[in-house]
Amino acid sequence: MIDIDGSYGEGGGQVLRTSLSLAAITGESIRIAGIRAKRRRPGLAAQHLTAVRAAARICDAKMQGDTLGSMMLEFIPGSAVKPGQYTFDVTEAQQSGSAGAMTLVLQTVLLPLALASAESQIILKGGTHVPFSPTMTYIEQVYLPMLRRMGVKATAKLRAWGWYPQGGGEMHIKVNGNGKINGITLLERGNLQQVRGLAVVTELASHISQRMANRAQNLLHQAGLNAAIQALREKGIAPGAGVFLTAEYKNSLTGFGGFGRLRLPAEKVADIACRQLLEFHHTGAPVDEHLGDQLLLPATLALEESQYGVSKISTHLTTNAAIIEKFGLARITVDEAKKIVAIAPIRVNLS
Ligand SMILES: Nc1ncnc2c1ncn2[C@@H]1O[C@H](COP(=O)(O)OP(=O)(O)OP(=O)(O)O)[C@@H](O)[C@H]1O
Repeated sequence: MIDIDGSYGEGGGQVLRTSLSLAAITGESIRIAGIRAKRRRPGLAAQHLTAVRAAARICDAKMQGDTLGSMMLEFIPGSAVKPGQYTFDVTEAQQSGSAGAMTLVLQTVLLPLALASAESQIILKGGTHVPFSPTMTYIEQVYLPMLRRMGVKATAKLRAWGWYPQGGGEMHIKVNGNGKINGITLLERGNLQQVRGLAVVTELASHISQRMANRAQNLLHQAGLNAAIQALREKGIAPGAGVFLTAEYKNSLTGFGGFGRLRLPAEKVADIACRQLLEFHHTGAPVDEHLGDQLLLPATLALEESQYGVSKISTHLTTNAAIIEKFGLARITVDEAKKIVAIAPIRVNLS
């Protein structure tokens, strides 16, 4: 049994999700105390409980503490990870509905299923574009393509947009099994090829998406970037708006978004997304702050060492590194001055 302190470092949901992924992959039992202790409403929220149940389903885990608000979880895997067809729906954890980020549920089970013995198909229902989490657009255009370069083959289709607070989005994922993960070396990002963007509304007038698209296009052109922004009116159960930008560099990818809200002019939504992208662009770094913490897990499970430069060393990154090291699966070195992360996997027999 590995004991995890859920309040360590960032003390949020990621400590839980990384522990669940590694428990499923290694077959090790875990006990996590102080789950999300540093959050305003600590314990398992709908998104986290959905991730807990999803991880349990793929490896037949027995559990204690798997209830909303729980700050303690015991998770005892009962089998090797089983490939198959799964549906994970955040409303099963919270019947009143939730925009819990299903992308984070996906990240919990993706690598376990990628390493399993056959293909899996996953349907996820809930939030697809939620602040403070990777959007589904980021998953499709940044995270999965970067994982593909490491040998993890998975594709995603967005069927309905799910915004905060109503959720109601849906995405379909196919994960090839039998994955062998390669290390990644990413110290130079190369030249910018282009910026692709989506200016999206659901259940709102299409002139809003057009205004967001025009503003983003103008700002990026003024900054000298080659950008193509598409205005879209899409399917979703509630009104929502956002601008999602993906920058393609020769060797790397990154993505940023801005979310609409009541009384925020469409142009401001575009400004938020563009400002983040331009800030990142000027750092010259190959990997953004968020991908920086998200690449640690695949790099740990890889056959070779990895090394990459990031725009910022976040507490998410250092916390995730400490949790991974607790499982004894990698030696992770973070050079704060050079902003370079190195991961040396320690090969153990994975279940
Ligand atoms: N704009 C973004 N783009 C891509 N990824 C993001 C973005 N914002 C946050 N993330 C990622 O989402 C994850 C959030 O982890 P965190 O521990 O904060 O968990 P949480 O479960 O969402 O929430 P809580 O903080 O409420 O516990 C991190 O991996 C972080 O890199």
